[in-house]
Amino acid sequence: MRRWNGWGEESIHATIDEGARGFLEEALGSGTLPQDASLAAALARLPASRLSAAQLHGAPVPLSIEAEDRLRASFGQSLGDWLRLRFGQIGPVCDAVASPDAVEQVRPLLDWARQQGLVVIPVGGATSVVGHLTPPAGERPVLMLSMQRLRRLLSLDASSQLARFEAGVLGPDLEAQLRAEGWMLGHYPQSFEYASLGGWIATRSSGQQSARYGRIEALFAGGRVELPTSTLDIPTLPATAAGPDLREWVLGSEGRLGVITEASVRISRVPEREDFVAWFLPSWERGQAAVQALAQARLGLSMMRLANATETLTTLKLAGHAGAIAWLERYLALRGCAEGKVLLMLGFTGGAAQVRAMQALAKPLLRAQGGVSTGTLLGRKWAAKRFRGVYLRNALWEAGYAVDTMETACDWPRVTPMMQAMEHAGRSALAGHGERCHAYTHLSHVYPQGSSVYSTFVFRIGPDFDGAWARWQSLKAAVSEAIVREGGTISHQHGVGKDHAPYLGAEKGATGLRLIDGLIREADPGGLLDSGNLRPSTARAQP
Ligand SMILES: Cc1cc2nc3c(=O)[nH]c(=O)nc-3n(C[C@H](O)[C@H](O)[C@H](O)COP(=O)(O)OP(=O)(O)OC[C@H]3O[C@@H](n4cnc5c(N)ncnc54)[C@H](O)[C@@H]3O)c2cc1C
Repeated sequence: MRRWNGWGEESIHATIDEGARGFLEEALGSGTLPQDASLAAALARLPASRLSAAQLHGAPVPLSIEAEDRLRASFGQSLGDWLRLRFGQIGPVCDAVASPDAVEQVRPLLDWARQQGLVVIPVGGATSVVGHLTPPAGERPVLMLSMQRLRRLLSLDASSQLARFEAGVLGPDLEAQLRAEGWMLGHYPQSFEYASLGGWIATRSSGQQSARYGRIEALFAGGRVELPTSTLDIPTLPATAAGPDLREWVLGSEGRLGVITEASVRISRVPEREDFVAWFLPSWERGQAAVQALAQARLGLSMMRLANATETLTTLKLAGHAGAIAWLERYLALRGCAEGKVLLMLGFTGGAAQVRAMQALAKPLLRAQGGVSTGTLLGRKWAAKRFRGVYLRNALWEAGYAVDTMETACDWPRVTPMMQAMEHAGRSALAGHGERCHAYTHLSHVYPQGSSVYSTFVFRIGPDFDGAWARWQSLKAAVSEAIVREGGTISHQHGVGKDHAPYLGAEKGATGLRLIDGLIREADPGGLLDSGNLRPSTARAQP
């Protein structure tokens, strides 16, 4: 069973040992776990559904108004979502949940919802971290359209390397259905275990190995989108010069233009060999020079993930195994990677000869920056636990600490100033509350032109909701403002949702926002999908 107020399966528990706890206490002070609300208490706070009995009976697809279904569909995984659930300060929830089990049911459902004056929000895996699933406040009842039952592989064209899926399929299920036929997609966001194909497309997701397989915009080949009043079919073509690409309108549309019901994706053969290798470099500057050189040499690595010195230290401290880590650090110090060292995880994927050649070409570039390889052991451990690290969020909460992440991308000259500005903004925001903030950063998607910059902020939750909420809001605002000031995008991979919507204009400009608004108005003249994601919710006249 999936946790209702945290990450992942209830049966999977992450722990932090005494050493890690001491490290956090030294950095932040001792954490105190606030009293979690029980599920029963949270459910008791839900307002009644505003849908009438006549509406419930008249819907073309069965609707659930069960409190737990409504609760689970109305929350993602942002820290704001966690705070509301953990403290039992539930706030807005949807009025009903529809879970169609055939894509053909989506069209009549939307037509019916439009006639009833509802707001509809599509839900994939509910892993959003930017407030996508919070229902808008207002008079109109909100229906969550859950895609969870729409998960079939519809067709596989081996000669074109294309597979078509119902868009609600979750990462592991999608990969399993492809692997059964000897194929794979290779899209592995850290939320892979719960995120859906439609959600990836709607939020412009990026996977850990996007350097090889491409971000979702490169993988999404075409599909079907049910707009509020019509259907958009986008054919699969290897390339086209026929005007603007309609796929680009759907990518990042965050449920505002329509419901993606089917998607064709570009698939690959399962590679012969895959090695993840950990290197250490003496300093941030040399680590950044190494990843920049690797990206610009276009060697075709599947992954480059460079942690700064604080993230490297934190990773080593939270890993447990203090004896083995002490031995590793002595060895690294002898080889020139002492205090200030940074960890670089590299992915080499492909044919055996290709992997060998990439490694041979990468080695001199890494050595030129003082890089020290520790072989494949750490890389194998990372690969085995690549989707387990997220559970640490639960363990940190239980130790009394909240975790939030903020991410952007920018051109190379801005990368280091961006990292410094984001971390500084987080620390200053918490200092305003008399608290410390443990901030650290990695570059996880490295391009010849620049990089994503992904910062993590750990701080004490505090004893009550108001205080914790104020800490989070200050942090979010300060770091978002720093991102905008330093010339980064408000999101490289998490999307805009409601949390980042105020900062979208800095990137798109007034003309860009007008074009986006015009597109939304054209697709959705009656505001059926007026969730407030991407662009503020507007109380539009009903047809
Ligand atoms: C621990 C953690 C790690 C993460 N790591 C990554 C990462 O590495 N890379 C990354 O890119 N993201 C990451 N994310 C963010 C999140 O997983 C992605 O944004 C993901 O793409 C959301 O997919 P979902 O199916 O969960 O969508 P949901 O959360 O259900 O919905 C997100 C938005 O998409 C819309 N939507 C969903 N399905 C459809 C559909 N079929 N049609 C139209 N609109 C739809 C929703 O209306 C909503 O606006 C992470 C999140 C968490 C919690």
